[in-house]
Amino acid sequence: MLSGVAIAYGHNLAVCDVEASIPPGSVVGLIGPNGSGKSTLLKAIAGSLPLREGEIRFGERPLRELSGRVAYVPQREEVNWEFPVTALDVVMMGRYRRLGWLRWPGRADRAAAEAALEALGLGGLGHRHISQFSGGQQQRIFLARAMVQEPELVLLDEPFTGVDVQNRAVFHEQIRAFARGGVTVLFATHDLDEVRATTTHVLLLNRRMVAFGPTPETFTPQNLRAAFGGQVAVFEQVPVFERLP
Ligand SMILES: Nc1ncnc2c1ncn2[C@@H]1O[C@H](COP(=O)(O)OP(=O)(O)OP(=O)(O)O)[C@@H](O)[C@H]1O
Repeated sequence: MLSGVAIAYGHNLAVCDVEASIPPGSVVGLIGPNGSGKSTLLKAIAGSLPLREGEIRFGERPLRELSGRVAYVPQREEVNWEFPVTALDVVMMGRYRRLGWLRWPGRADRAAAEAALEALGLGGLGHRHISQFSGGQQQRIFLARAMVQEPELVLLDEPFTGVDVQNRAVFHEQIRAFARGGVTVLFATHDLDEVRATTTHVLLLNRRMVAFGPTPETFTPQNLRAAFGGQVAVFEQVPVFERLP
């Protein structure tokens, strides 16, 4: 799926040598230190950054043929929460992407958006402005946007950051639901416990790909050390972030 992928900002190569064949329905944890290129790789897969080298395919199809079916949930900091839209408006954006911007969504689309909010515990709150929700609820609104897009591929950039136990459970359940439905999920995270609990595969990154493969074989102390250098300590096979300066 990802072959020889490299991505640059101007002359600065941010990510290179990414080679990963990701089976449909996998849940892939994207792991690496700050600035290792996780967000950059997700944005390139989402189609918002060009590749410097390589190719991304989804099965037999080039990724561009899939564009309406790739759902992307950005990092919280990348969203302007003061933008004048309601929760329902945000969720409907997923529907526009699915339909293509030139088709006006109908009653069924609105019902799907309301159902997604309801399923994530936000039923009846669609009319509220997005700034009126807590951080965890805002994350759920974006998850609802991804759901209504009926995606084949879901990209989540640090979905668990600053999210409480209840919201985490909602995300876990939805990630599992995507995977059960054959939808592939990639998420960037700093939380190694989440990786152990949630993923089928891991992709370790430190500007170049360090390793990719099924979690049991690949989420190893050796690979974590290779990705994080001195920032991760491994105690009795359990990796722990140290965040050394
Ligand atoms: N818009 C941009 N223009 C130029 N360089 C950028 C841009 N965005 C990111 N970079 C650089 O690309 C590299 C990878 O950044 P990226 O945000 O992808 O890392 P990350 O692994 O997601 O980091 P974090 O864990 O801190 O979110 C960094 O060196 C960063 O400074």
